Amino acid sequence: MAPTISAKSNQTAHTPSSKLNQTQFTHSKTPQSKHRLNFNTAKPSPNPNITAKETPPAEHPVEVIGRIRDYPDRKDKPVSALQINPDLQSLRVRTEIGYRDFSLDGISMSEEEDLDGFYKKFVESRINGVKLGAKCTVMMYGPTGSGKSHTMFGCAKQQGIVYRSLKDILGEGDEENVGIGTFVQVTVLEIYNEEIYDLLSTTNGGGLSIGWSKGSASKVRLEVMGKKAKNATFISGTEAAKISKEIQKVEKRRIVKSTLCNERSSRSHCMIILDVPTVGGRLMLVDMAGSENIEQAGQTGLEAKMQTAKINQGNIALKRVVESIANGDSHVPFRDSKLTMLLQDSFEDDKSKILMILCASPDPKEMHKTISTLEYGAKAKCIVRGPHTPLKDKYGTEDSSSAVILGSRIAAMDQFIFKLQMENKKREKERNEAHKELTKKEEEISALRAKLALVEGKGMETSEEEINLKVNERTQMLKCELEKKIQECEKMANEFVEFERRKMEEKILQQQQEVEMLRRRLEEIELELRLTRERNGEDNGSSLFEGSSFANKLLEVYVDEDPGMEKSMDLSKSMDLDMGKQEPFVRDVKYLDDRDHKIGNNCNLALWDCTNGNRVNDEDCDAFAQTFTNKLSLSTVFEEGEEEAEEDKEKSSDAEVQKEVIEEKTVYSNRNVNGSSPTLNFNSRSFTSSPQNRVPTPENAKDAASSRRVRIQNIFTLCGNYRELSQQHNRTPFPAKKRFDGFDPHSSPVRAIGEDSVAKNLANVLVSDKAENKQKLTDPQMNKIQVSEIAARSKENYNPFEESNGGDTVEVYVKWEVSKENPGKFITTLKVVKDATLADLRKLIEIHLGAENQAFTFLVLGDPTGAPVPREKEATVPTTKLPICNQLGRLACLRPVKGGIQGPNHNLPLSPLKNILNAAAAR
Ligand SMILES: Nc1ncnc2c1ncn2[C@@H]1O[C@H](COP(=O)(O)OP(=O)(O)OP(=O)(O)O)[C@@H](O)[C@H]1O
Repeated sequence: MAPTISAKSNQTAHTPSSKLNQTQFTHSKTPQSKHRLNFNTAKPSPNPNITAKETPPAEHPVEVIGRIRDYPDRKDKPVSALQINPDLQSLRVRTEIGYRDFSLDGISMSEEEDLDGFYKKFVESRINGVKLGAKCTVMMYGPTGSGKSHTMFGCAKQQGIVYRSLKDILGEGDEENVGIGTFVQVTVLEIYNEEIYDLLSTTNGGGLSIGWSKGSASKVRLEVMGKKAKNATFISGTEAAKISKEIQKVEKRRIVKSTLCNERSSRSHCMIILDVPTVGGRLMLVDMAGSENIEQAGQTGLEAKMQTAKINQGNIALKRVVESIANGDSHVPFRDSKLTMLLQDSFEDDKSKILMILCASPDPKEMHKTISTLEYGAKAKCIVRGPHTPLKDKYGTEDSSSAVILGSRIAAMDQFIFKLQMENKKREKERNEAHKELTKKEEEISALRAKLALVEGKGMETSEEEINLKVNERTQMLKCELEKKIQECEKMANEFVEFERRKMEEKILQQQQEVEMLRRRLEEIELELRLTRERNGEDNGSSLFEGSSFANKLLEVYVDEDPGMEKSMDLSKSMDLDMGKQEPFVRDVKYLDDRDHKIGNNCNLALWDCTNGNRVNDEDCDAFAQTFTNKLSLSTVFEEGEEEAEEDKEKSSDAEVQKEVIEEKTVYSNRNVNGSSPTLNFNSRSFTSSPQNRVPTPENAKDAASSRRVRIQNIFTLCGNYRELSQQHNRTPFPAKKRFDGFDPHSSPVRAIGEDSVAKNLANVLVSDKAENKQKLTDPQMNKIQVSEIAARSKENYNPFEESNGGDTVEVYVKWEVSKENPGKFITTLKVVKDATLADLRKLIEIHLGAENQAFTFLVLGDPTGAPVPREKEATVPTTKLPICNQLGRLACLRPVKGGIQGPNHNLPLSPLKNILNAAAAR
């Protein structure tokens, strides 16, 4: 429905030209006014209840407000040509020829009223209507530089209508004042050169580039579909600040250009469409380009003039629309421009109000533009909406316009709902995508964690495997090395054992040879004795050994001795006796053993094979006896009765001799022991060393037998000692070895006198010889000792007792101190001059110790404390200070120094008395 103009005199703007037609005011001002007059004719109301008098007055859809700008920056402000009348609704424009009043809906002087006051006074009520669903169009009209953009957008100090409206609709921005449920959609369009551009669109697709615009980018051009721009972008929201910020951005995108009238003249129309879909309200804010003509704008050139012409096309079209509506034309040229096309609803919609703000300058120089603007506004103000305007809402009548409005509202609501649904779907989709993404990330994290755990597990396993592998390798290597060393040790042990075995075998062989040699020698001696005896007769004992050098020597040894006196002889000397005369007599020497029997004169004897140590049975013995009927076979049979020896210590020395002395026995060719055999019977005790007892007689048979036995015992002792000394470390099956395991003066004091003296003498000689070979003594004292010792040894049948008693030398028995670990091993027997000191004796002992080189100290055993002799005092202590041992000898008891060869665990001596070698007994 086309709006109509209500011809009301009081609403007519008093323009200078209007004065002339004042009388015709109630009539049409335009040629087409007659038609509109019909509009003002009252129509019969469809509602019979409504009379003509009750017909509502015509409504002015366009409200015109004058805004007169200020020039605050100017120092010499021009005298204003404008004056507000006292009614505050008419403005008088003074000229040189008179004045002209223009009646408006309101006038605001910028000098007196700032933007805030202006907004609250003329705009705020309209905005409140929009919040309730009204439609309002606020358009700025006026020449360039008159303050249109300033009023619409404001400045740095003050906000314009756009931003204040947003605040009023949506709230101030704080949560309490945010419009509850208020939701706006904002579209910003620019109409330039009769083209519509979407200032909110940031895409370049489909847009045209305005190359000459300052800082402008390509903009999206829109087509008009109906009364709206097609596919226009809009921003929506509930926060005024955000939307205002976006609008500020696009505001700068407007095309501006400097003109004579304005340094930053807007060359386009800007239209901000703010919809409130929830209530169907709409606010259209239109900042129009300057309405000046081309000449006034100072544009030169065809292009500039064409541009200015096109800019004005919108203004001109809008002016025509207003005039057409005001004139009541049947055709309103809305489609003459894009601007009027978009503003068509604002004029045609009954619910739409138009607030036209006429911006003007008070400068008299701008007077003609000001008057032109006021005339334009006066015409717009004359537009009235006739009584035919649908009043359905007011009167409940059906009207197509109301249906259209409702339809548009429903469409808007549907669009809004659809938009909400789309946004909801979009957010739902985003939420689902976010959820999927979250799930995916969680799965990735789980996979990564599992992978990490697996890697860690593998790492641990790998490390354990590596460790086990290394341990195994190391173990194998150590095992190989150990096996290698074991093999080497076994090889060395085998070699050592083999070497020792060979050495032992050699020694055994040597020993056997020596034993055999001795046996042969003894057999020769016995044979010689027997032959001599047979040759010289039984009654001449002195001539018994004549013809035999060995026998003679024996006689020399034992002659002039008391019966029972044991003698020793140098084995080396005895070995030298008749060695060249020896001849084999008995190849296989049988040893008799009475181990199976107690010692006795009539004990049964057993034969032992010396080659293998096995006992020969009785038959073999008989055979042996038969084979060697007339031959003598000697055997030394030993038996240690230690328990008996302990008991015998309390008995006489003779009884001890019976218990411990080496038993010599004769072997008869047969088992007849009654003396009828022609063979020598040692058990007959008929052999004596005494000349008077040499011939066994019944009277002295006992003494002679004893003496004889002792002599033979000494002979065997010589042999045994020699054998023992030569086989000291050899294993032998002979029981005799056991008898001479070391020197033990405590075990047999009596026998030790004879045995030990010989053995020591022999050992002394051997050791001294050995020492002589090892080291030549240069010390005079040592030479003296050596000379005396050698001289003593040079004597045949050396008798240490005689030497000790009457010679210049002293025989010293050297032994280790008795302790728990050390039984008191005998070392040697040395002979030194009587004036020799312990220092001299030490040198001999150290030479004797040889490789052992065991450090020692002398013990003065006579001292109850058994204190050792300090080393530095040894040179002052004579050897004669040593305790007497074995009647005439001296005992040198040595205490090993700790850590020596006697062992680190060497303890103190048990008792000084235990270290005295037969001292008490000898004394
Ligand atoms: N009321 C006012 N008070 C102070 N300064 C103002 C006022 N109105 C306008 N101005 C200033 O005048 C200059 C021109 O104003 P503005 O750009 O708003 O004019 P316009 O009508 O929009 O011009 P155009 O049509 O060329 O865009 C601006 O610098 C603006 O700040």
